[in-house]
Amino acid sequence: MVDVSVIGCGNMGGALISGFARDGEHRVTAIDADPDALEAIEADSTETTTDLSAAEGSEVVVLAVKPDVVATVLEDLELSSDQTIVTVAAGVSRAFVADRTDATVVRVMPNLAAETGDMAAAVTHEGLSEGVRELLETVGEYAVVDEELMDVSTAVNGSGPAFVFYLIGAMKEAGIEGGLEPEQAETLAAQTFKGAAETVLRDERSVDELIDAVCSPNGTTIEGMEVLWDSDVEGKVIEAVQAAERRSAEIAEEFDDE
Ligand SMILES: NC(=O)C1=CN([C@@H]2O[C@H](COP(=O)(O)OP(=O)(O)OC[C@H]3O[C@@H](n4cnc5c(N)ncnc54)[C@H](O)[C@@H]3O)[C@@H](O)[C@H]2O)C=CC1
Ligand SMILES: O=C(O)[C@@H]1CCC=N1
Repeated sequence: MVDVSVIGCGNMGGALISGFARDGEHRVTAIDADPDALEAIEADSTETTTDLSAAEGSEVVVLAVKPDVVATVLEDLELSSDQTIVTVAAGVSRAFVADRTDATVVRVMPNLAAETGDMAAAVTHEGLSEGVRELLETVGEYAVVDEELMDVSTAVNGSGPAFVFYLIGAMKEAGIEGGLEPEQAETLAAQTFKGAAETVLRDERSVDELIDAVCSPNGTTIEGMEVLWDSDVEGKVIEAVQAAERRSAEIAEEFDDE
């Protein structure tokens, strides 16, 4: 059991709170300046409050406000050295947070799939405590990385769900154009992404070998793969990830104290 407070219960903080509630093991205090945000996650929280000082008793404090609000919240937050702050703000360095608190700081790049226990997260070596590991394990999988890899991680697994939603949307659209009902097309497209992702995670074959396994000689899949291989879809996906990575680095420069 971890006693955790989450400050900022919007899209990301709310998803983490729902994820932490999944096994019913943790004590979760939800803190937000907006009572509507608190109402939305009340059922998954042990306690909800607008009072920042409620975080002062928690072993782990997750700071899930927008990057430009981080400094203001830290100014009003009195934490001690035996507490750990998890900062999830894109582009905000560990040092920026550590300069403004007595707590140990660990930087995590989470994603929205925390809500279903399927989060992919990157976490810095520095500041990673047992309590934080336990929380991350409750909501998905994580990779421990050097902080210099946080910009690329922000793009791949932080922003990544949006890129995947876009691709699911394209597959759904093709289904609708072929005559499926929108709801059928969405289920078939989304479940196909879910199943394909599970296969990549669990099967020992490489991505290319798995593509081969779907392509029957002279069959249907190879016709579609030829279209993809002849296009620049792979290049565009890489460009999208790199654009998000660049923006993360730009935000980091804005928050550079030195
Ligand atoms: N949305 C996403 O998929 C991801 C977001 N992040 C990071 O998570 C952080 C939050 O992003 P979102 O959840 O998307 O934003 P959001 O706008 O949905 O939520 C932010 C919440 O913070 C609250 N808040 C603002 N000022 C506050 C204050 N002074 N005290 C207490 N609460 C306050 C707001 O009322 C709001 O509920 C950002 O720093 C972002 O970089 C990281 C990974 C993924
Ligand atoms: O778009 C953003 O800035 C945040 C960080 C990663 C995902 N959403």
